[in-house]
Amino acid sequence: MFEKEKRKTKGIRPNIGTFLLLILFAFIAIYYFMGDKEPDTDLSAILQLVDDGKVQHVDIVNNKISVKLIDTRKAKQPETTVTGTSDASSNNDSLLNILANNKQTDKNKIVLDGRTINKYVSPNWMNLLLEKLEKAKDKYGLTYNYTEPISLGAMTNVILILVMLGLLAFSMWNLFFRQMGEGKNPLNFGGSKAKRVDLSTDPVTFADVAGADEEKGEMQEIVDFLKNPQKYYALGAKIPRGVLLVGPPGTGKTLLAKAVATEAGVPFYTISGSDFMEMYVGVGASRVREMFNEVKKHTPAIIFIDEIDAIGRQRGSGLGGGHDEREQTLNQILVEMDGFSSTQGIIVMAATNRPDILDAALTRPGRFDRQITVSPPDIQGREDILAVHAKGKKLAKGIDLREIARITPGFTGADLANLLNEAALLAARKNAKEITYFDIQDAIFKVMLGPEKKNRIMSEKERSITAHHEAGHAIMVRAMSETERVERVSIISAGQAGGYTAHKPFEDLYYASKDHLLQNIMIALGGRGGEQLIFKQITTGASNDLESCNKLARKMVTVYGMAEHMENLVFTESDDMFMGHGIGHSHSFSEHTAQLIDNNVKEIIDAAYKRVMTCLSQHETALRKIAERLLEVERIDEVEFEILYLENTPPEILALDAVNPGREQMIKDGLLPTKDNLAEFKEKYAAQKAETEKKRAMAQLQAAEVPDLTEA
Ligand SMILES: Nc1ncnc2c1ncn2[C@@H]1O[C@H](COP(=O)(O)OP(=O)(O)OP(=O)(O)O)[C@@H](O)[C@H]1O
Ligand SMILES: [Zn+2]
Repeated sequence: MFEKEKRKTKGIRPNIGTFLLLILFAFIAIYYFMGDKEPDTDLSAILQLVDDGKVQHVDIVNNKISVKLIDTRKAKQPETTVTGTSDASSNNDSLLNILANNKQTDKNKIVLDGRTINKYVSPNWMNLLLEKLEKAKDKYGLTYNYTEPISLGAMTNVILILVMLGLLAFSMWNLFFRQMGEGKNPLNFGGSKAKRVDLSTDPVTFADVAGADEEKGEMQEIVDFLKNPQKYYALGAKIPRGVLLVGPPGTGKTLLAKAVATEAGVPFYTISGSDFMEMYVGVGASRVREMFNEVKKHTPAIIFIDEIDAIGRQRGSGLGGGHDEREQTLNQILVEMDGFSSTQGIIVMAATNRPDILDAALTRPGRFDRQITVSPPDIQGREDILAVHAKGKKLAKGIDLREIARITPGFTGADLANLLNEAALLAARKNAKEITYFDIQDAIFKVMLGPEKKNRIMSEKERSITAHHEAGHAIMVRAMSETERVERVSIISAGQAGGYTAHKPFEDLYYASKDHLLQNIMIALGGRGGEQLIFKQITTGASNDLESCNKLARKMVTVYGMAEHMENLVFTESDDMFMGHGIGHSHSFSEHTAQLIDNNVKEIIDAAYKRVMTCLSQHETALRKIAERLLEVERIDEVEFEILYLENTPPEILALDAVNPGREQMIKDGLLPTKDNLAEFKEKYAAQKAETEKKRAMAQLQAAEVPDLTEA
């Protein structure tokens, strides 16, 4: 079907081409036929008469000439009019005939005297005629009137040329349009693309932006100004014209800007930086102009430019073409921002997640001089955001948003909104009446790793390797980490990975110690360690792990200054050539230093791997049991993992485990067992599990009775 469509669109092109060619031909042909090579005989005769001084007066109107001959006889003869036209065929009255007669009756010149001859003259000969008339005027006192022709021929030419130009423009347009990709309106070429968002129907208030208290505090001032500018002018206060919102995607930058507009009750215009970028040079700048012109009519107002980095990169840098357009656009924005005074009440807000690459001119005073960092929410923030998005969703009783917030560090507002929506979809698919904790848990992983693919085909051997690989990761988390917890271990392939071990810090960490980094390296190596210990061979399945821990080790050496013999030294390796700071210059140190760095990285990895192998052999029984259970049920949760771990690890080995305050807290809260209360805890857990299983089965049974519409 795709092929067909392709052919169909292709067919249009030759059609337009042929059409254009045809027009061109017609054009040439008309010109060709209209261009008489020689004056026709009638015209020659007239010209002769003029030369001979036999003409009294000539009127020329619209290429039609009317020649009045001198009446040399004084005799009063009735006037006859001889009409000759260029296409006059064998007309008896043709001037030629008369002239011929005239020649025959040479002695009797009376025949022509005093007559008026009418004739159309091709525009090609008009100049010659006028020249002759001018000469005769001086020579014989001939008079003539010349009215500029509105010639049909000329008009046709003009029309033809216009049509041609139009067609040419149209076909070029068509070509560009196709390059721009379908779906875009080619007629929307110029003009501002800024959209005015109607916030009255869908207001976003500060209450809708959860967990961003600091950001909201900073925005409050702008709301105040937009609401009550007089107060600020009176005090001579300078209000920022531009506010730069900096933060990763999905942290609510757009939401915040909208909320400011709603709270202040001013119009909100939004445009994305990439909307300015077209393949036509100059369009971006004109869009900027039009946008500001439009908004100036509705002040006070907010303009929100999303992804400003698309245009706001440092000028004169960047790869490839297209930055001329960008520079023009950026310049135009700067000009506009300089142009409106702060009294005009336009505030431009711009969002970016790459403030480092922005042109310094953007952040100069009077432009985007106010910068607000919007960071991913902390645990309290996440809980608040979840509460906002849980509104209108039927959550099962007892679902603790705090707990969900606790296990989703690093999630942005958009992730959390997505998570609750996914959970609702999962529940709906099961025809459940409410969203359960299981749905939410599944949704978390869905958001994190993309949809689970239970049906990926894996051989038994592969499954076993994966199980031991994941068990290896999990054991390393449990035995070595002071900060992380094993949240779930799974051999259900998700995203790219064959399985996954989810581990999360108990608390959000802003700084990591050297020990923590080493622990993370060991966790990453645990997968390969597990394979090595059990199968005495290693697979390619660990390549991601290896990459990440090598990167981390290198960072420890070059960025964090944590290498044994190179402590506190930093070696910058620019790995981002899109930063615009030159290509080809990759590091600023000698080959010898590079070697030293490599050696240090190797040392770190080697030492870590050795510790991993020692630790895993101490925990071999637990490793095997956990892998076994994984092969059975594919997925085990935190509590079950802990039970298996405790059951299968001798006390003297348990004593060697890292102290993990987060886990201690969970034990205190009764969420995790200890070696001492293991039996009792296990019983409780089993009963709990049976209960939820029963509920699940019931729900499924109910679902089975109702035809499943959601699947259809
Ligand atoms: N603090 C928050 N409170 C409530 N919802 C939020 C919050 N942050 C983000 N969201 C949700 O995430 C969605 C996306 O957020 P938004 O578009 O504002 O993010 P952004 O930072 O502008 O992202 P991008 O950089 O990708 O444009 C919002 O529509 C909202 O549903
Ligand atoms: Zn792994």
